[in-house]
Amino acid sequence: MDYTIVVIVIFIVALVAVGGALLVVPRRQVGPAEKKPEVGRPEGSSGEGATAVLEPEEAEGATAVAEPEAPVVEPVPPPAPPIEMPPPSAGRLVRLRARLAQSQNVFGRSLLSLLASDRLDEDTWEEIEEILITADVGVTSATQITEGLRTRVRVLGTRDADEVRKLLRSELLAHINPDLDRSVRTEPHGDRPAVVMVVGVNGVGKTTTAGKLARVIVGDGGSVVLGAADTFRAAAAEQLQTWGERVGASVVRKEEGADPASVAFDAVTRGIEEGAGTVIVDTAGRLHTKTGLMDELGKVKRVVEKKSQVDEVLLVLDATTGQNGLRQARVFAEVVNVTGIVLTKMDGTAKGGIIIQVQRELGVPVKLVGLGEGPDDLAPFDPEAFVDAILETP
Ligand SMILES: Nc1nc2c(ncn2[C@@H]2O[C@H](COP(=O)(O)OP(=O)(O)OP(=O)(O)O)[C@@H](O)[C@H]2O)c(=O)[nH]1
Repeated sequence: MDYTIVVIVIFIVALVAVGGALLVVPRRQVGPAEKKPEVGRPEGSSGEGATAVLEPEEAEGATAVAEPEAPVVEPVPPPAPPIEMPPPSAGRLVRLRARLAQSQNVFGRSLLSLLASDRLDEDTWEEIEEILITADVGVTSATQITEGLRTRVRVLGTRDADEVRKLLRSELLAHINPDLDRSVRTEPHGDRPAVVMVVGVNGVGKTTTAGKLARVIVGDGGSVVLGAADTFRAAAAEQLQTWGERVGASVVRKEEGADPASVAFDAVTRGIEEGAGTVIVDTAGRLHTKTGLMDELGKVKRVVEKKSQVDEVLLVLDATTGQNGLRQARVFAEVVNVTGIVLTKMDGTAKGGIIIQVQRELGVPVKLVGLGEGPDDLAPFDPEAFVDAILETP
């Protein structure tokens, strides 16, 4: 009897054990497979699509419970573009002389051919004056140059082509004034960088000039930080960033509409931290009101001066805009102490005489000229090379 009870108990226990095992094993196999699709699901995939794609994996997952998860592959950032080493600034105008001669030569040639004419009568002198005015020399300077030539031709008593060329050369040169200090002050003061503010109306080539100037300085062995204080147009900061990256210069920028003065301040701070020699600050040049412009540029200057000193305020002018450009230049000169002028797009106009007029009107030297859209088409202005290009015989 006892023996029978023991056998029955053993049988029941065995039955329960076999049944339990059959129920538990399939459940364990499903567990990890349920989790796996979660890891592998591509972000943003729709629920339906994901299920359809991942179903076969689920089945696979069920048999490969112990398989290690695939390692997460970090995206490899694209390699940084190589840093360029621009050519030094010395002799750039000579290198770009052909371009200058091409755009300005018409003006020089017309003057030379008139001066070589058989009869130098009143009409011829008037024509000479007209040509000078058309080349944007300005009425006062045009009259003075004509009178100067007239007197010297009379005194000399000859009109040999070479002599006449020399006379014209010295007359033009005297009006461009080769003795003006045209150096751009970019040397640091101890541990403080030099600060160059670039001002001017939008579209004249201001941002391009800031970028090209950074290349000039780097090409001459210096180091630069660029401040994108033209926060009015987001593309200007983008543009400056590209210029900076090409020569390995840091670019300080903020969101569109940010306070330009705070960008300038941060740029100078960065310049000090990095031990940079020069900080170039590109500013916005909206001319809606003179007071607005004065407030904005004045504030940028004041804020910069908390950290360092402003060494240059370069006014950028588009040489092709003639009298209109000159009017804008006067407004800038009234609101900020301009220390130098950059004439851009000299490759696109025969009116190179603007150099004489703008210097005369503003009493500030032209320090740099833009002669093309290429990155190294900005040159220190050299009066002699300029006049020689005008008078070059093709
Ligand atoms: N041909 C020629 N084009 C130039 C020269 N300098 C600048 N440019 C072009 O002029 C255009 C305007 O230049 P930007 O530098 O964007 O002008 P900006 O004054 O900064 O204008 P904002 O960024 O709107 O303030 C660009 O297409 C430049 O490539 C130059 O010396 N010659």
